[in-house]
Amino acid sequence: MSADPAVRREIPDATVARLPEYLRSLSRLAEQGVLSVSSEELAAAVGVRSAQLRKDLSHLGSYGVRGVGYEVDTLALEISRALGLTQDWPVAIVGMGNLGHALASYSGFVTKGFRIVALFDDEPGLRGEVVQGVAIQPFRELPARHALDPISIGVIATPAVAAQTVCDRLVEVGVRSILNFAPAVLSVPDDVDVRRVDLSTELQILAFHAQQKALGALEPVAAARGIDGRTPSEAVAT
Ligand SMILES: NC(=O)c1ccc[n+]([C@@H]2O[C@H](COP(=O)([O-])OP(=O)(O)OC[C@H]3O[C@@H](n4cnc5c(N)ncnc54)[C@H](O)[C@@H]3O)[C@@H](O)[C@H]2O)c1
Repeated sequence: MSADPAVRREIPDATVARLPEYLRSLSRLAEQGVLSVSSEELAAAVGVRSAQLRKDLSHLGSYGVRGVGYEVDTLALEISRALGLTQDWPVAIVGMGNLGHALASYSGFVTKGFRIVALFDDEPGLRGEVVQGVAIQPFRELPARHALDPISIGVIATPAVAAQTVCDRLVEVGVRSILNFAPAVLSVPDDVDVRRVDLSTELQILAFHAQQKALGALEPVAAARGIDGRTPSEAVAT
């Protein structure tokens, strides 16, 4: 059931998006001392169908053992390898305002293989401030900082107006993966990956589902109303 880490695999984006969920559940099981897990149990923990889970894991070359399921540690390692988490990813954050500070202060990234190595902000008042052991530098220091310890992932947490310029500078020095929090659509060369995080979009999607649920709850009443808009009991009462 083991996968060759050296093989470059074509994994569908939807599967890649579910792999961190599988990994999170496997880490929880490992913490509880669980050694093996069936596809049904793991699927239930993540909230997907077991057929979906088996199909996702088959993309990693991981098929489990009939009657035993998957070894928790082995599967966690395979997923970590597929996601590139068995290597260290140096991260730089540009824009050390409210969001930048919150991201830089979060210690959980390190355990997942993301090491924050550089913090940049052009505000003179922030220069030299140390967050989790890393000093904030002016953004013009990027090329020198990158030459010293190459940055793999650039996180943009500046206002939208500055985002494209910041992105261009990151790309110029050779950063090929960008996580953009600014509400701006960035244009990048084909070999650069940009992921945009937008809490407003997520909230809007939640609002849509909440509204759908509320409308669904009203439907039986609406359906029971006649063309005069009254329910049968209201009609009888008059
Ligand atoms: N994606 C989300 O869900 C989400 C949530 C909150 C905020 N945001 C966005 O994240 C960004 C930051 O939000 P915030 O509340 O931390 O803002 P903020 O104003 O507190 O911080 C922005 C920081 O960027 C710095 N900055 C501006 N231009 C710069 C440049 N060219 N180079 C280096 N540093 C520069 C500023 O000095 C400031 O410290 C905004 O674009 C905001 O809209 C996104």
